[in-house]
Amino acid sequence: MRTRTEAIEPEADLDAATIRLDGLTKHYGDVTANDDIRFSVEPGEIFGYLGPNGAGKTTTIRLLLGLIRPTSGTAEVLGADVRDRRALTAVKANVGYLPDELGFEERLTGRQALDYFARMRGDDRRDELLDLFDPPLEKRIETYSSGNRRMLGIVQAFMHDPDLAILDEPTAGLDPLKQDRMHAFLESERDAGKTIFFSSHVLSEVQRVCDRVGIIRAGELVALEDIDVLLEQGGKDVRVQLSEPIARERFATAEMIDLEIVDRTVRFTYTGDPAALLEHIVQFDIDDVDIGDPQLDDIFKHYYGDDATSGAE
Ligand SMILES: Nc1ncnc2c1ncn2[C@@H]1O[C@H](COP(=O)(O)OP(=O)(O)OP(=O)(O)O)[C@@H](O)[C@H]1O
Repeated sequence: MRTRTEAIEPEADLDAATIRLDGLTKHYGDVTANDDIRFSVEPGEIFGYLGPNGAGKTTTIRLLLGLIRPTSGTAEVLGADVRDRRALTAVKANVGYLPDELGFEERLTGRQALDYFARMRGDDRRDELLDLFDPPLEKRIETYSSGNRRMLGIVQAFMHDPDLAILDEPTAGLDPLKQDRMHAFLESERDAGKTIFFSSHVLSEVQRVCDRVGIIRAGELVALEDIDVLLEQGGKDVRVQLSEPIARERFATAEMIDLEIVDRTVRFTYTGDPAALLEHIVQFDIDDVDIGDPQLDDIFKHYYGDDATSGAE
């Protein structure tokens, strides 16, 4: 059911960001859940919003959907100011939303719930989605497992074929096969020109599917980068196998982080000039060298320090 959306699109600025956060701030009493957050999500990208539990991800998403009001600052979604209820309601016909807690009417069957959403927004892609994600449609939602709830939520979020999907921890509760299926689905949506904003505390999925990532900690945006750049800035993971054991003082340089020496094996993250690293290494009697990209969770630790464990799954 695209009629309402089509009525809006001619007025939309095609160059505009799909989502723009402009000093978005939300206080809950003494807690600053979102603190002056600013960034944009561009059309046709998968943007990962990453942070450990309680960092403020759900708060941002609820602000974007107009479910709560900002304390100060604002955001735009598909050109509508989130403080403008009428404008936001109009564009939401073209937004898919997967909440962290799915507020389905528990006594309905899955099919009845989808019928309800179909009457409001359309369901052109229902069958295609049910081939990928297959909750037991004839059962009451109150009997669903968390994975089945999430699958019903995914079908609901995408079946009206929105241009923008805002997803709160979309793979939580899904088994590994369905998680892979969801990642592939998100990539195919992006390739078809759709925009995806999703929150996660699972680093590996953000690394796998996102084009850009925003990292939030205690309500503040602490990083905003292309995934590739973030991985590059994280230095290189280096493992050197020496022909005999070596003293740490002889091998270490200032550019080596988290240096570990176990017997003849030396491991570290290298943040300096690669030529200098090679020059340094060849001074020693080497059996093997392995230089690779760091994992996002190592980079994440740089932002979170000891808190990283709560987000590093
Ligand atoms: N309605 C509320 N009233 C009071 N405090 C709240 C409320 N909602 C969230 N908070 C607080 O705001 C902070 C951010 O919470 P939020 O749910 O946005 O984090 P999150 O990153 O989504 O975490 P999770 O991954 O656990 O869902 C937390 O300290 C939380 O306790």
